[in-house]
Amino acid sequence: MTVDHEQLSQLLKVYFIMGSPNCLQKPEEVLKEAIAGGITLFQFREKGTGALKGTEKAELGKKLLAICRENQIPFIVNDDIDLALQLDADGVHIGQEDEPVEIVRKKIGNKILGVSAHSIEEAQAAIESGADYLGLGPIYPTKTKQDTRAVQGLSLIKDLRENGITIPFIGIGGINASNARQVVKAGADGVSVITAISHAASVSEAVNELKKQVLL
Ligand SMILES: Cc1ncc(COP(=O)(O)OP(=O)(O)O)c(N)n1
Ligand SMILES: Cc1nc(C(=O)O)sc1CCOP(=O)(O)O
Ligand SMILES: [Mg+2]
Repeated sequence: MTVDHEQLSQLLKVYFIMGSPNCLQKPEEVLKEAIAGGITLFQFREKGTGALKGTEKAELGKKLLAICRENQIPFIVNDDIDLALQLDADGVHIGQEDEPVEIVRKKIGNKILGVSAHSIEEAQAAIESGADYLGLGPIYPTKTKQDTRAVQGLSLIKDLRENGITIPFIGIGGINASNARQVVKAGADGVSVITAISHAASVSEAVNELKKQVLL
């Protein structure tokens, strides 16, 4: 899947990330409701306490991919490059502790490649090595991921734009409908969200509310 900056910027508006440990109901149902609410991109992140492994993980990925395909929502796999290739996903997301960006780029060809960055230096290195978009976080405190870097607030987002970085990027970590607008106003193309969507009483309404906030 080849996408230019403008298409990617649109795909990143409401980027839902989820795996079975994040769900209060069946992941397939959560994803369907999130799509009905208007998510623009989905990442399968099967990680954390109770996460599925091996064949069970691949089977769930296959089901979630099928739902995304039926609804024309691009499907990104977190960390697991082999699974992304096996499923023929639309892209992968990797962090600073995962495989090096150049190697992943060679493995996945022109699939979408997202890379986490926590400083201007990491952002520039990721771009030079072939990233299509960046994930910046944690913007706010989060309980979903234990091993995050320090909370960034909006400063990194502003710094990147002020330093001429034009690649699309999202903010991640503790983002919900009450703070999403300021993330986009600071310069992010969109927001990546786990809990504020997956734990919502109404998943589709939560997405809808986020979407209103990010479409300035
Ligand atoms: C869109 C997006 N941004 C950041 C991350 C975090 O990636 P990483 O730092 O590799 O941490 P894990 O998610 O692998 O625990 C992400 N997954 N997606
Ligand atoms: C997966 C992830 N990565 C982060 C980072 O800072 O890179 S924060 C995070 C968890 C985001 O979950 P929630 O929306 O529930 O706060
Ligand atoms: Mg990772």
